[in-house]
Amino acid sequence: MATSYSSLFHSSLASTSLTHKHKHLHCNPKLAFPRRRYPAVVSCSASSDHHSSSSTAAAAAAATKFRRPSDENIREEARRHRSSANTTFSAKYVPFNAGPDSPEWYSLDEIVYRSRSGGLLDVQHDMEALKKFDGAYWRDLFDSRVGKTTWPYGSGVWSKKEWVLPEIDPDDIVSAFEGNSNLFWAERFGKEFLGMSDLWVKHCGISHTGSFKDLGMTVLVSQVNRLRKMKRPVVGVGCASTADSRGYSVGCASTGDTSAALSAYCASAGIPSIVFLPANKISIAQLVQPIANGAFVLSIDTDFDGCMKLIREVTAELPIYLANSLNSLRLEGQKTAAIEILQQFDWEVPDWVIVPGGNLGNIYAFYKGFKMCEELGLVDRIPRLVCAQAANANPLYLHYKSGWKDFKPVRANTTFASAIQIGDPVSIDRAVYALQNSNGIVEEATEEELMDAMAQADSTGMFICPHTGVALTALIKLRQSGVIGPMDRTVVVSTAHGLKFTQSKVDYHSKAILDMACRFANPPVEVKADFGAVMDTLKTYLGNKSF
Ligand SMILES: Cc1ncc(COP(=O)(O)O)c(C=O)c1O
Ligand SMILES: N[C@@H](CCOP(=O)(O)O)C(=O)O
Repeated sequence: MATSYSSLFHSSLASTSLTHKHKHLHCNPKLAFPRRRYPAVVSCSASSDHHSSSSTAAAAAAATKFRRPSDENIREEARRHRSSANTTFSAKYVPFNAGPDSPEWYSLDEIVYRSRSGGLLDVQHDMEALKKFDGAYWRDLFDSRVGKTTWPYGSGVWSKKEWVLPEIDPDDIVSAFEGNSNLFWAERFGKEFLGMSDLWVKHCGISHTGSFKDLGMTVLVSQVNRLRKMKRPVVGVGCASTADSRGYSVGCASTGDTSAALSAYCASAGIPSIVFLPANKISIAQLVQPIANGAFVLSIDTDFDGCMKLIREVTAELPIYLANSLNSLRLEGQKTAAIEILQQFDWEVPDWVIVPGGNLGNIYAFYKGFKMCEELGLVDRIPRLVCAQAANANPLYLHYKSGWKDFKPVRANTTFASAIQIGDPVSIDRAVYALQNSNGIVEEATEEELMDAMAQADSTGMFICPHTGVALTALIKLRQSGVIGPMDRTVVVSTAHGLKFTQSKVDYHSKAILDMACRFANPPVEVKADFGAVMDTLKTYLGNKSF
């Protein structure tokens, strides 16, 4: 189960003081830059762009080598190349799923997490402005930015800046060049366990803080950085207090990954962060991340849903900016993982994308990323989405099985997939929308199923987290029932790095889990430091093995 850190760590946690000391611009893009050529913002994307006038290959090579003066950093270089074309596009908050006639909207520079009716918000882009450029233009633009260090496009998120936060000044962006995560061809796993040849794992967890949360957090913390520079006071929904812009911090409730990302990005920008963690319900690796990054860490004797309730109450009273995915800014970054998948397939659309779900922001983020690509002509359809939940924390699954009748939160039980131990997901409406509009499916995984799937995947060269085990279980079930075919191109989204969850692997491989057969356990063999003993052991092993 999720590591009980009380014995290992809680004593030091207790004894140590962890207190760390709209406008919407519309301009004619033809005036800004000619069609089919990169806009000025793009000209920052590749060093060769700056030197296209070089007449010889040698000059071009030299120019590439010295693309900026030695006393200039990449931010300054970006500033030198910047133009007003940055403001061609715009975005605003609108009530989630509001019709086109809804008059309610907010500037992204306002601090607002909920609509007037108390519903969720969404970031709505000026699609008409984006549509002035065709799909081929956007595909080429995004492709041109991959693998560069040009600020801020070296990031997989900010390489899609026009679709994310179009109006933010690159100077305000806080980025670890996140995204561009590898899409792993799961050749052996697909072939041996599922008879599939086109199975892929999108490793969003191979990232700065080890989870997909980095994709959203770079956007949220960048916007906070901008607001602080603008000296915008934080006035939360229902918040009585205002504060000097320099005086507020950013906070979240977390099952361990949001807190890690928040604290890292805040630390990088020098912004104070506060994290509410459910005591003894996250892994040690996750716990130590915000501690190391200097966040103010509250270990609270409740579960994630309890922490979420508390942070919502607290952010309504204190000048603390809410960093959970209730804040729709986060999803703008997370949606770029969907765009990346299409990009990695050369803009061919996979048949299925399977995403583990907890607070349920990410499944909507994927939907939104795919949908924008369809609407803007980069692709002609979207994949079918599957949301996978742990059976011990399965409110969405129950809702789906009831035919989307009344949604009822559940009390989430302990699960090895501790980051999705959530019973009352804030983004339930977003998830239902995403699934209904993508011909989607919800599946669940028991503890034994998810741990076996994780062990099987690891045995084929991956090192995944239990949440990815949940997603793989959904795939196994849908293959077995024939819903997913052997030739279907399928992407399983891996949401966190396996190294954050080593205790669950240790428990599994030492067969130390009550009522679990641990069928794929591979425990180490203890051998005396003696040549004969080692030889005997190896001969037995080699004799039993069919390679
Ligand atoms: C590792 C991991 N996987 C999956 C999820 C689920 O994402 P979401 O809450 O957006 O559904 C989370 C967080 O909730 C997570 O930390
Ligand atoms: N798994 C999450 C839970 C909170 O989700 P969020 O996307 O709403 O921040 C975590 O790591 O905390």
